[in-house]
Amino acid sequence: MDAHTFATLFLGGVGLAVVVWALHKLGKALAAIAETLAAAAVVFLALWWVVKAAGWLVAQIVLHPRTTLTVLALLAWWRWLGWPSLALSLIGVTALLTVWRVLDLVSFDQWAGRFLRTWWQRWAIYVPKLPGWLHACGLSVRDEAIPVDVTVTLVGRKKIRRERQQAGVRIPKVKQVRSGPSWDEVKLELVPGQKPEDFDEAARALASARKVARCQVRELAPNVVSIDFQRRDLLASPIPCPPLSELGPVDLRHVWAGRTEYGQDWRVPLFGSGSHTLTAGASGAGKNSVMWCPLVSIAPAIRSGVVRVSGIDPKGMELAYGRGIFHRYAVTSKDVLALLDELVGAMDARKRQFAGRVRTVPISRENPLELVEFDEIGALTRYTDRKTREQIVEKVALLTTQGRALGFTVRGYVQEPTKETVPVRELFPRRICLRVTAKSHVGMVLGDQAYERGAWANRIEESAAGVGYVWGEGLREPLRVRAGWVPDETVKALEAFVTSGHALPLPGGAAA
Ligand SMILES: Nc1ncnc2c1ncn2[C@@H]1O[C@H](COP(=O)(O)OP(=O)(O)OP(=O)(O)O)[C@@H](O)[C@H]1O
Repeated sequence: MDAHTFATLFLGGVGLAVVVWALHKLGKALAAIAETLAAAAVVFLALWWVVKAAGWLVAQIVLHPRTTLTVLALLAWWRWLGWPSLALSLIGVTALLTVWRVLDLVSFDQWAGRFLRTWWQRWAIYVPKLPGWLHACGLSVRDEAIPVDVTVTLVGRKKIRRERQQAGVRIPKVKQVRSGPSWDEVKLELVPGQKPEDFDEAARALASARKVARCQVRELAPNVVSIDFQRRDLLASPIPCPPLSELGPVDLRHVWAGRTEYGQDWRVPLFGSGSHTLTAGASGAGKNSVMWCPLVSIAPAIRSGVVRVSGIDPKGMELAYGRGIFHRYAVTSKDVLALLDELVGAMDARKRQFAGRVRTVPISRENPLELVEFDEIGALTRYTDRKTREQIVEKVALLTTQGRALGFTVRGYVQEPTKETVPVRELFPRRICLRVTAKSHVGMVLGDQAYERGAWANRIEESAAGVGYVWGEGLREPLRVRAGWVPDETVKALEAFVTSGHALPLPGGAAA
């Protein structure tokens, strides 16, 4: 090896050593940087998760304070005091609540039961399941982003390819759940693109999804609805009419007529605003209990002469059973016409007496409330000769349009609520729809949209006589009610009571 070759090799070796050393140093520096970055990333990620978890916890505490704080308290108890004491305490509380429930269901439900039920229904049913039901019932809003490619092949056949991209689905949020003894109320916030009417239309499907007989939708705000599910039917058994001996003072504007589906008293006005009432229901639907029950409730006022009842009974059977209760009574169309003529004459006389002196006639023994109970009104307004029919319709129209302030009230009952049967239908401001045979009858009685809003009167079972719906006159949603059941003996007792002779002193609220 000559000197030149040696020098080249030597310099090459030194250069290589320098490169290797430099690379080694660079590698070490890069490894140190990567290590620092990785450590920083881990710390940052951990911090991020901690902040996120803390944020979630704060949000839960703010949104669901009771549930979150209870769970946290239970976890803390478990952690600091151990699980045996926690388990024993829980068993003790459960036993106490059970005893309380058995001893006094009403106070238990008022102070504890409804909160526990609301909590359970919310977390076990509505929060996990309602979004799925809403979606299945078409109550979600999709961001449709499904492009369709159409290619024509050589043989002329179209090939359609759909590429399903992330189609976003927005579902209304559960804002609040309230659980009463028979109904659950679930408040929802609508998503843009929805309207409360969409929920009305889906009410039946939602009832099926929740496996309940009834579901009703109430509009609380333009973008908030309450979907109410009926868990228990409080009207499943007959509601007894209170015995005559237990009747209190009579208020003719709020007369007890039965119960509502919320377990409250159902009261109807027999005098004043909204007193003219038309009740529709198929044969056996319970129209007679709608008639008899308020009469039982105002028995003291009938007996003292503050209320005078006139009975129109084309069948000659139902009202005849309590004939003594009625001051006037008619069966044939001729007698009916005479009865109505007399009433219109009395109304005109009262008008002359009070015109310009008062706006509403004060009800008293001298000027009693004239209450007309018109059974099977269709029998006389449709199935008689034209002349008599027109005269009857005219008299009823006079009484319903002018009678309110003068103390004349008409209550009509009909099986078939068509316009031909009851030409004066619109003159009755208050309508009650008992079981009817066709869905279309519901709208005819209660008005458009009544069925969609939950008045499913065509689906009332035959066994539920006296059950029906009322709507309008201060009611935002159709209300299901059951008239108090008046057995034959009570009708006879009422007759004996009002015809017993001596007039009672005027009850406190009788005179309006
Ligand atoms: N409020 C009620 N609670 C429980 N059962 C009732 C009630 N009302 C009526 N019923 C039962 O339903 C039966 C039929 O009732 P009701 O005679 O009042 O029917 P309706 O509608 O007047 O029929 P129709 O038009 O044929 O006279 C009654 O004999 C009674 O057994």
